[in-house]
Parts: sequence; C-alpha cells; structure tokens
Amino acid sequence: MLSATGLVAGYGKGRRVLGGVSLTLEQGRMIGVLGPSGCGKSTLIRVLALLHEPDAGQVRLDGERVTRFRYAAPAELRRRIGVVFQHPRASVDPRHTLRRIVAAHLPAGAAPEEADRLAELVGLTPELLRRRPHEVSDGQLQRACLARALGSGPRYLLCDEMTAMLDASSAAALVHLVRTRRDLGVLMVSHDAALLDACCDETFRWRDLTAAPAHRE
Ligand SMILES: Nc1ncnc2c1ncn2[C@@H]1O[C@H](COP(=O)(O)OP(=O)(O)OP(=O)(O)O)[C@@H](O)[C@H]1O
Repeated sequence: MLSATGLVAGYGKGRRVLGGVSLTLEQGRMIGVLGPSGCGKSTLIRVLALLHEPDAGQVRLDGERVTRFRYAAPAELRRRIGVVFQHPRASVDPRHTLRRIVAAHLPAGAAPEEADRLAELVGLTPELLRRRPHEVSDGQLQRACLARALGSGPRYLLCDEMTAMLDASSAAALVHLVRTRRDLGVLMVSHDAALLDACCDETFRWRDLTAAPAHRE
C-alpha cells in the first residue's frame, strides 16, 4: 500500500500547495484524483513518487514510513513506484533512441530482450524503438514513457495527466494498457472527469482529499 496522511507541501515560504492531503493506493486498484489546473495534483504525484519532500505529514510505502526524499530516497523504495508524466517530450532526453528510453529503469544486468518485451507490451514496434523522440508522435513517445515506468517492476504507477497530450484513440489505448495491469496500484490524476469515471475503480475530488486546501474547486 502507498499512502499519504496529512501531507503538507509546497515550494518555499508562503507557497503551500498541499494543505493536508490524505490518500491510500492499494495494489490491484486504480483510483483517480480529479482537480482543476493548478490545484496541486502534480505536486501530490511528486511527493508520492518520493521526488519532492513534504513539509509535514507522512508517506508510507508497504507499511514503512518514508523519511528520505529526492536524491536521498532509497533506490529500493523508488523502484516500487513508476511515474508517467504529462509532457512526454519534457521527460526524455531528445538524443536517446526510444529503445534507450524504454530501457532506462531496467535493473542493471537485465537482458537486452527485456526492453523489447516492455516495448511490445505497450505496442511499440522494433522499428519505432530505433527512432529518436523527434521522429515519433506524442502518443508513441508516451507509450515509451509508460514502458520505461514499468521497467523497474513497480508495484504502484502514478500517472500525471498521462493522456492530456494525446488524441482520443491513443489516450484510450494507453488507459486500457494500464487498466489491464491488475498487479499494480494505479493513481491517475486528471481534470477530465469522464476519463477517470470510465477507467477508475474510484475517483476522488481534490477537495475530498484535503483537510485545508490551498485551492478549492
Ligand atoms: N517548482 C515550482 N515552484 C514554485 N511553484 C510551483 C512549482 N511547481 C508548481 N508550482 C505551483 O504549485 C501550484 C500547484 O501546481 P501543480 O503543478 O502541482 O498543479 P496541477 O494540479 O498538477 O496543475 P495542472 O493540472 O495544470 O498540471 C501551482 O500554483 C503552481 O504554480
């Protein structure tokens, strides 16, 4: 289980974004968080992914309280959490081939075929794997980012507006892929209520998660 209790976080003095957010994500469930632009959804994802240190509150991962975040977060804990970001082009190195992007989070010593297996899982052909980001569509690149996130063998997958940059059919394909991974706990944050209602087991509104929110819907 990945859980947050009373998370308070922001960006320096007077820039509080999370004002006491609580949330629980269990393996085998897909939950949605619905909130308007700027309310703090990405900040919540970053804290849950151990990429941003909260000012107060707790993150617990499989029963263990996380005390170290960002570069200090133990690799063994980080590997349990995969993240797919909103803007695929901003989250990859434009010089790398898709194969290298897909393989980025595989454990050291993983067989080269592992990248092919991940690519196949997300519907990327070997020919696409040889291309670089500027030679593929946003949807294809986001598939590579999803494959990369799965590379560490995570138990939890955090999707930050994963489909916002995609057309409807690419979005549906990606959501279907994630939806079929019942071994994972999936958190999808979005401002698209229809998307979350269609794919999530349960959807929470931002105001329901937060005791004293900085922003309200
Ligand atoms: N690195 C940063 N430094 C300072 N303020 C930031 C930083 N990142 C985000 N913010 C601010 O924190 C607030 C919440 O941002 P966040 O990206 O978490 O919201 P969001 O709900 O994900 O928005 P969107 O749906 O538009 O992606 C915003 O007011 C934003 O301007």
